[in-house]
Amino acid sequence: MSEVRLSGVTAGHGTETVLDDVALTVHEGRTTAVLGASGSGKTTLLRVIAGFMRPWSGTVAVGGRTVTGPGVWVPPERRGVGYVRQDGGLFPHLSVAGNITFGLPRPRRRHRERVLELLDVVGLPAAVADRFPHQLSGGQQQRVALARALAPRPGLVLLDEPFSSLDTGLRASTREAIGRALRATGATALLVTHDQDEALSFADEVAILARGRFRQVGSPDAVYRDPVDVAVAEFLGEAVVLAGTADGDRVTCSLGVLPVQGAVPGGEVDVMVRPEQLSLGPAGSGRLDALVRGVTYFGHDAVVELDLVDAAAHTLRARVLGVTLPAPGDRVGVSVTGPVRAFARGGHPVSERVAAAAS
Ligand SMILES: Nc1ncnc2c1ncn2[C@@H]1O[C@H](COP(=O)(O)OP(=O)(O)OP(=O)(O)O)[C@@H](O)[C@H]1O
Repeated sequence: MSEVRLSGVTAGHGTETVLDDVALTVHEGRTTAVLGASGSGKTTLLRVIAGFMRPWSGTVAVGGRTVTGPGVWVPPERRGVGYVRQDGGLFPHLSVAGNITFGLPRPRRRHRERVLELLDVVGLPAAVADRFPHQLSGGQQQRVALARALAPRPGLVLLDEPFSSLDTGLRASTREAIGRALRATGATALLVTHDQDEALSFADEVAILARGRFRQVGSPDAVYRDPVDVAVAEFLGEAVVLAGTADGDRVTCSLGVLPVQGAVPGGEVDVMVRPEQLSLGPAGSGRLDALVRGVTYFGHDAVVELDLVDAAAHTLRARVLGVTLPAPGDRVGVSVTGPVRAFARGGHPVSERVAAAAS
């Protein structure tokens, strides 16, 4: 089980810089999800760690050993790193057993027990060992791809959007099976994805990659609840952003005077509220009233679009349980649960500005 540590990694293609002085540590046995938009450099990052690509500068250490650095280059096959590609990348002409043992030294390729053990780890029955990839579902293929990556007992597993080609149901079950398998083997894992739900639900830590840099690294809860700026907040999920004025530990915005998380100096701020922080009740029961513009139903929950009454043209989105829902045109009371987050207008979060000013 290997810690992976990147420092000062700059890499790109041609003249395009894709990773700009990047640092990241994934601790032994932990899982980090790198979340970034398409083209943000997620695959480039994995290729640098795996040794499929040389960075322009910086160091990569796996399990405390520098594998890329000034004057150091360890080839991919000697890094102890497993790689699961987006499409699984199984060899179509080999059976499942043949695929799983492909990367093992020749004498160990016949070890049926290891194949069965790995199939069990990834939650597949022994009966699939002699099937060919085309006889498996997409989710089963991804599990075999993970079994193949785990076969040489790597200390680190890199997963490049392994669930993106699967449909919703299969995606969730495959994600759970793969998460269980990784925990069972204790491997350190780095998953890249552009799917917020996947990153937040799968990993111990989430690292947000944008414009060549990690904008924030932290636990799923920390990055979702306490994003460093509005851009990160909006990237991680829906956010209602309102203009406001901060004073002490409160902000005043169209939702009224609200408690804010962190120390806040006076001044103009952007106030961020997650849609699930807004709850609805009968008119007059909440902080203020709103008219329902529309309802988008998702089964387990629903998004209700609201126009605030008596506030300068504000449309809000509330995420509420899908059990009893208002109808378009209804007048409802809106309440806000928990503290909101405030960011200096167009810049860093207000609490950081205070910390910087105090230091
Ligand atoms: N072999 C290559 N040659 C030239 N440019 C490349 C090459 N591979 C990637 N790029 C460019 O590098 C940038 C980062 O690509 P990368 O594949 O790392 O992003 P990504 O975040 O994995 O994207 P996606 O989510 O779409 O897979 C993109 O602008 C891409 O066009």
